[in-house]
Amino acid sequence: MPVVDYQRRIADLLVPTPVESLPVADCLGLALAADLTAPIPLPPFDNSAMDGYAVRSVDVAGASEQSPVLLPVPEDLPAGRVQNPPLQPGTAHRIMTGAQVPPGADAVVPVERTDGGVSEVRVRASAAPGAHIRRAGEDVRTGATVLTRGTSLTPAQLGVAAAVGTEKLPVHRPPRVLVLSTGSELVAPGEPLQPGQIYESNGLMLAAAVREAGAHARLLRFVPDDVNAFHAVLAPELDSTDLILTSGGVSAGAYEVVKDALTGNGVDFMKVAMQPGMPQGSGRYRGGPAVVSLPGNPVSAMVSFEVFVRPALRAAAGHLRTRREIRSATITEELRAPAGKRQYRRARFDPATTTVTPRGGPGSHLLSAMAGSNCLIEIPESTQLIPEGSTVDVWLTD
Ligand SMILES: Nc1nc2c(c(=O)[nH]1)N[C@H]1C(S)=C(S)[C@@H](COP(=O)(O)OP(=O)(O)OC[C@H]3O[C@@H](n4cnc5c(N)ncnc54)[C@H](O)[C@@H]3O)O[C@H]1N2
Ligand code: MOO
Repeated sequence: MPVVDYQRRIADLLVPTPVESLPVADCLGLALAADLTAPIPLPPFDNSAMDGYAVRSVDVAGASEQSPVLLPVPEDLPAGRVQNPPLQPGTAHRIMTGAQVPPGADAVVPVERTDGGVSEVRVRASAAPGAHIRRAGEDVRTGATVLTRGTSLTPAQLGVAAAVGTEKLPVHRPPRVLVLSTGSELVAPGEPLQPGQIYESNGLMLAAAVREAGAHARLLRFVPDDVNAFHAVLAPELDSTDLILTSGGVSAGAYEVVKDALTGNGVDFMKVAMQPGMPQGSGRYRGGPAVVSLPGNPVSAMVSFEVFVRPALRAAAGHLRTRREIRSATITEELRAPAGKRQYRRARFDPATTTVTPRGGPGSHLLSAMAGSNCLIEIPESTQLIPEGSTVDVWLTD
């Protein structure tokens, strides 16, 4: 099956998660489910950009260091004072940054351009009409769309939502992913390693990738290599799981608990024209949660996650941006690729020179090379040779 078809298959498996209303403070990184319009302008009122004096510009016209203008100061206007008294001609109100500009004033003179007087002030500079005044609605007008549906909410976006008075936002619930690791050769880091055993790393790595994609991950490591035990582990999890994500046990060998348990229970196994990541499984477990079974080789598992699972998870979670940023780069060495397969090679992209240098070979066990990479070079199915100096597409994964 071509990569694009399998991408669509996985995207179709993961349906959009429900929308819930959450306090703004809890929405970081979540996808906004509806446009947010501003019920008030920002700033909500004309206010001072400086600590200084609110004046009428005509009253300080011609003021300078040599010939200051002396004005009485009847009022102090700290930020937060409401219903500020109007400014009478020929006077100045002492005003703080963020305080409402009083009716009658049309400029603010910064305190540094005065003697800082409290009951009267010597103003040593003129001020153009509007000087140091931040106008109501300058940033956001009432009724304007402040945030659009599908936005992955950033700190500044939470800030603007709060600034227009929003208490709760409608967001998609992050998909709940159950990450399973199986394999009798696997040992927990921290335990002694016998010859023939390896440390479990895929489960932990995929759970981290799920979280990085904005979904919830629950990791069950060392699920027994026995079909009945496998089903028993899944049973209590089904109601609280949107996606079961496994790695390993999908190729042609014997002792493949994942394949044995899932075949006939709604999951199909197939070959995708991709390297790494050829053997894949997917479907719905007994008509319930989606299942994606990734190959066990660590690089195959991570690359398959990037190409198939991450975009589908982000789409299901309501994010408009589901893909990694793709850049064009000049490759610093020749690459060869298998015919008829889309290849993803781990590499380092240098933004300063827009060059990309492969890390490690094509082997899908070369995890440390992947850990040292920051991108994937995407090599189309039709390409078998990429000469040094060619332009390639890279997915920025970091
Ligand atoms: N006769 C064939 N053999 C293989 C084929 C094939 O088509 N015919 N495909 C190869 C390809 S390509 C891949 S990819 C792998 C996929 O293998 P499985 O998904 O069945 O995975 P395993 O055999 O269980 O493991 C592969 C490799 O990964 C290690 N592994 C597995 N789980 C973990 C884990 N949680 N943490 C760390 N490492 C893990 C495992 O020890 C193996 O070394 O099959 C090829 N073979
Ligand atoms: O398809 Mo496998 O992922 O090459 O090692």
